[in-house]
Amino acid sequence: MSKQTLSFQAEVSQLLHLVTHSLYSNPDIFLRELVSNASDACDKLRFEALNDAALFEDTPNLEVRVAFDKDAKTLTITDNGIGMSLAEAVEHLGTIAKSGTKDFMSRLSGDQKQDAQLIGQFGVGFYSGFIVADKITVESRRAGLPAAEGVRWISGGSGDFEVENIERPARGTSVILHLREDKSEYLSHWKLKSIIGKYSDHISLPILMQKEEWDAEKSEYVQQDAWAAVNSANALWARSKKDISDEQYAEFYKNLSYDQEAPLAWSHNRVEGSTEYTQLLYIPAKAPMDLWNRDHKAGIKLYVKRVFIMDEAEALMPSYLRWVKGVVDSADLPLNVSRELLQESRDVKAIREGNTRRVLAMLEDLAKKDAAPKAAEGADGVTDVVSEEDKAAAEKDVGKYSAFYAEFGAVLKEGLGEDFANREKLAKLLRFASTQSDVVNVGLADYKARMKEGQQAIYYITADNLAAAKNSPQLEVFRKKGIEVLLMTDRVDEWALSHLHEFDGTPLQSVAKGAVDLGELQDEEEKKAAEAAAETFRPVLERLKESLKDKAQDVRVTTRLVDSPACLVVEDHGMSTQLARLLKQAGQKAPESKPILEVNAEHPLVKKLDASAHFDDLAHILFDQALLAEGGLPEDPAAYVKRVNTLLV
Ligand SMILES: Nc1ncnc2c1ncn2[C@@H]1O[C@H](COP(=O)(O)OP(=O)(O)OP(=O)(O)O)[C@@H](O)[C@H]1O
Repeated sequence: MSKQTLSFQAEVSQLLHLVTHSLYSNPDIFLRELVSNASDACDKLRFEALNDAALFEDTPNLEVRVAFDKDAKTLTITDNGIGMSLAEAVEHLGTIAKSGTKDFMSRLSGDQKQDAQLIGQFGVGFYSGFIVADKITVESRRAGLPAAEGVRWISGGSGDFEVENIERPARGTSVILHLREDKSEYLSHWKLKSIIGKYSDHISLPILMQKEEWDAEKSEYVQQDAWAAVNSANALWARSKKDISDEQYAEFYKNLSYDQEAPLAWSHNRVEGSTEYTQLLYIPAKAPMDLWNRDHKAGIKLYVKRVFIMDEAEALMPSYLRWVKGVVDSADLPLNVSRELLQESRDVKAIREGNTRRVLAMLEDLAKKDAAPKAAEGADGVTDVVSEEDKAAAEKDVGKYSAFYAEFGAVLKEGLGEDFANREKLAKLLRFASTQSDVVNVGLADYKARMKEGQQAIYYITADNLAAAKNSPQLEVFRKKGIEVLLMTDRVDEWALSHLHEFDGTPLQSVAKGAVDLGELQDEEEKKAAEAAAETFRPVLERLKESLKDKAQDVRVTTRLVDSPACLVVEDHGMSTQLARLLKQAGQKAPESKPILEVNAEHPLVKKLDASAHFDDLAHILFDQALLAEGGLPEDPAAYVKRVNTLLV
């Protein structure tokens, strides 16, 4: 086919514009991206060759070569991997196939630092070459195609690119960067070698560069014909823990995740037993932007005996841990394992359980170290001597769990409904705000330890936000009696809690459901007074029920209120009004159930009811105000306003 000029997809042009306007504060990463693409291409070839060994042609040894030419000012990254056909070059280098690109673009704020981080997370991949090059030539031939079906792709990184067929005997791809004037620093063996050492050391293929030797006559280093590997070509996870530094672990994570921030924690283990595998799992510090996207892919790469099998192996991690990044290398799975097969394999099930256990153990450990350690003081007033090292080790992890929870807490809660076997462990990892803490740091165990004598339930309330939860009238009696109530403001809380009925033998009880029964916390006198009030109040209750029969399922006297005249509650197993509201907002059907109106017989407004000439108006106002107080809206706001105004004038 003769030469063709084609336009980039609009998103690519936009991305290129960002890249060339040097959003990257660290230009070196272009090499990491291109070497990683080269290595991916070799992995793909190895994978396809499992079914068709002929694809290896006569060069089964996969490798990446990095070469530079000082005179031509070019830097070339060559691999003998899968290569691209002309159509593939047009598609892969002219469009961005990844879903969510548009969404991603719309999130760029114009703030360089913030955008650089987002872009880093997204991964500009191939296009990062334009950070250092003003023109890129790609020459490639797909494995299995004849030499005459090679392709050359050329672009200056703006608007369009050219493609044509070329004769190319060698399988694989060469990416030739024509370096910008001010980027000639990359024409240096030492520089390139050090970047590869930093970012690409773990790549499991040899990355080769031409050797250099000192030429005394010319008094400069001269390139030799011989090539030598400049990386250790050793899969990091396959090395022994003691040979890997924290920096190397962190660097590997960045390669894996495109996250520029260091991970919060990691765990690296060789698991032996009936299923043998190596796991290297990372907990990121920041949630990815597509965490809530249902299609968010799992972050686990699967290898079988160091041969890359697949990205995003979702069968290896339950969905509520989809944000964990890492590598699993199995010794037992067949190399040609497919996604379908993965779902059914017993080994995979064992690996998934092992991964889950490991992640939960990491979280438990972080949770334990979250608060700053206090020096233990014995009964005799003697304080333990803590070594500086121990102190530093303990302090290193302070606050990490809170940081983790702020990012991933809500998604972790999905596990309550998803992972029955680990429900107890998950329950221990939950954190909430409470009437004693505005900060989300109260665990169920902390709560239990602080329970009042005679208290028989863990009390909680769900609301749209912290202010609404804190000011809810339902809390009044609990406040008065000094009973802590957990304040839950995540959208998933209501659903998650429906899967957790008790913690460590103590039931969880919503303060907005059912009648309050504080059990032993209420003294006999209070109970008697309440019963008496209910008795004398009965005729008024009947009138209220009649007035509100379209709105309330029942009207009853309550002891849960102190300062407010009324509140709404639902039956013990009913859906809370808050959840019903959320469902309606989301356009879903919520069961039409009427709430129960509870009134405070001690409140002046309620006392006034019986003798009032405006009984009916007051009844409706009581109901609507109770709805307002919990963040809802009266069904007919105009009627509410009119009623209030009638009373005001
Ligand atoms: N050296 C190469 N050999 C074969 N195909 C390549 C090579 N480099 C890039 N490609 C193709 O071009 C596509 C786009 O590459 P790019 O680096 O932009 O994104 P990616 O690798 O898919 O994603 P990311 O870099 O974010 O992982 C790749 O998916 C691959 O199909």
